[in-house]
Amino acid sequence: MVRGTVVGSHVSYEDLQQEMSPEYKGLKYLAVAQEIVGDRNTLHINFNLDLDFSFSSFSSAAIASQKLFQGIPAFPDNVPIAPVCTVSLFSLRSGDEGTAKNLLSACQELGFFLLDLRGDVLGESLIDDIDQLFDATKDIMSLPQDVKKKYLHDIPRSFLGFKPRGHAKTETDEPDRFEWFNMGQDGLMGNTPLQPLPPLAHTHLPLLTSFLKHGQDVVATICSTLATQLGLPPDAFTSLQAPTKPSGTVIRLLKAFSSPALADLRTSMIHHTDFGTVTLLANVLGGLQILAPGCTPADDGDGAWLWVRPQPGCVIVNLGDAMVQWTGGLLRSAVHRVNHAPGLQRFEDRYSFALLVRPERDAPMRRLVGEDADTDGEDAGLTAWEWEVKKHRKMLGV
Ligand SMILES: O=C(O)CCC(=O)C(=O)O
Ligand SMILES: [Fe+2]
Repeated sequence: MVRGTVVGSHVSYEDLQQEMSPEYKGLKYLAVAQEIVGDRNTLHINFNLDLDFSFSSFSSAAIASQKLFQGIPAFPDNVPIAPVCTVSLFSLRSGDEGTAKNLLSACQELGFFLLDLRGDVLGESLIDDIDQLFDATKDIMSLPQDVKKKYLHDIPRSFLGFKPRGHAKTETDEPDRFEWFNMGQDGLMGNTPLQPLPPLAHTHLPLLTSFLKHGQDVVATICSTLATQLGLPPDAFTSLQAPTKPSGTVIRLLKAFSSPALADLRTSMIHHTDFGTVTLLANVLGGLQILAPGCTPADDGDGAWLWVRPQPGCVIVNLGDAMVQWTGGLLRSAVHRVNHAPGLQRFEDRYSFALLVRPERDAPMRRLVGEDADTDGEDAGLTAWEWEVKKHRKMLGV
């Protein structure tokens, strides 16, 4: 599989060479690509039908990701859009200082940003996982209700497993309009026995683990950059969320139901903040909204709830409350919700999935920066797990 960055019909040799590093395999295809175009400086790939066919054994992940956006109703142009900035993973991983500063501002001001994965070895691997996981998410979330209900979550003992539609309420006290399936990192990483999963999910375990590992590497990049920007040791956050330590970290598959009737033109998932450290979210249809800074959830006027426009090749990243707590409020976790999809997109069921990274179960929740380092707020004495249970119960109203 070629993991080159494809922009229009051009692939630069440098991009391919980087993507072909042995660590991410595919080295053998470099020779194939060179033979085809015979040019070490720029690879010209015309994606006409013939070439598409001959390249089909190593089609680019970036293109496949664009494909996810084809054949769906367009995101409308007449809805208020959140001012979410785009941060390049490649620049971040190259240690670019300007990008690191932009990341910090995004995490201080909105708490949300788009992470452009294209052109980066790790990012392209994640795009590849995401493309495949989209299909897997649709398949798993389309299993019959009686199958999914065999894996019901067991709150507050465990938040893993299936949450049926209507289990929680929206802000109008009506039943929610989404389902989720939470799969714990601990089972996938072998920290604990694997949770019960439908046989279909078992067939996707290598894919889920790949997404988890690549996603965790991306989250580690974000966290170490933020720590450095805040004057902390680079591992200040990552040392409290090692993927090999027990935690509440989950991969969450989501299905928000289509909204064909006027009565359905309402929220699917109630407003909330995520309570972990960092969330990576992959979606194609709109529906996600961020509450504008300074507004309250009940504000319904223009400009209070801002839509996030999904972009090919990017994941939506948001910080959770643990980062706010650890930094004494220097960083921001924004209130967000899933509304009905906008425009004609509302006629489609909306699938999304996320990696929600949480601190290790026993991590302290006291702040790591600031003067009152040991005595900050009523939550400072809690472990991450105690803190999480409290937040989860509040969100689901159980
Ligand atoms: O599906 C989405 O767009 C967002 C889901 C979300 O906010 C969550 O699961 O916490
Ligand atoms: Fe969320």
